[in-house]
Amino acid sequence: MSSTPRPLVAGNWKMHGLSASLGEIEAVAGGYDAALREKVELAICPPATLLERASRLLAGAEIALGGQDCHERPSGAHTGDISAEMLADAGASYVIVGHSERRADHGESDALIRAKALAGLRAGLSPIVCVGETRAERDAGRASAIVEAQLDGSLPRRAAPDKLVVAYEPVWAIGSGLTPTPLDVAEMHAAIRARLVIHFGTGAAATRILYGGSVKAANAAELLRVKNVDGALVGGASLTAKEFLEIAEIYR
Ligand SMILES: O=C[C@H](O)COP(=O)(O)O
Repeated sequence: MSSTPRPLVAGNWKMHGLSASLGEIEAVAGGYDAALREKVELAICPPATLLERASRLLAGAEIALGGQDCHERPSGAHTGDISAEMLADAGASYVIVGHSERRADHGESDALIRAKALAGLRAGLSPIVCVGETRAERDAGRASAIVEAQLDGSLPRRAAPDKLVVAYEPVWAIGSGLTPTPLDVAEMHAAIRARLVIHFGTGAAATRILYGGSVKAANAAELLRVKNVDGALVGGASLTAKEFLEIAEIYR
């Protein structure tokens, strides 16, 4: 079976968004018509405080909801943490794990990220596993080796490949306005696909590999039409419905 999944454009709101921002979610839902739905899947990952209300707004719009992180355990004495089961209970179907901001700000290791990805699968969520090199690592010619090591360390060893999403996010491109060239993106995504094949065999074609890092409407076509790029993980440009929809529109 080799049905190709729709590309996925996921918005990661990070630590942005108050009640007033819910209007943007309504506006995305309003612009996501049946023709666009056929071509591209949309997901929005708001802060945890908005999940429940976002879920109600998205019901019926066929836009997926995602969490930005989860704890590896289903419940317990872990003040301030949220489990994958809680995300699913709030209506989520995706969870981002291993974002570079969590790797850097919270010292998350590949092993912990693998545990979080497994927690997501346990709860019925699709984990979006983030990988990416720093500027110094790229300049030293180590970008592929770093990303491959992150994949080897943080991907669940046994998983249905179509339940997994990988997001390649060069750390230096995040929020900077800088992006790799389409050729650099093509090379890295091909390397990631090859690594997925090593892990999951030919079924790895069903794993979507997103590009993330300063994606906006103006550069989306150039970055996302590259081979092995199956969508985008969008930060800043996902905060306004108009820009987010314009990125999705490249698939229409
Ligand atoms: O998760 C999203 C990425 O970190 C990209 O963020 P950005 O689009 O603001 O560069």
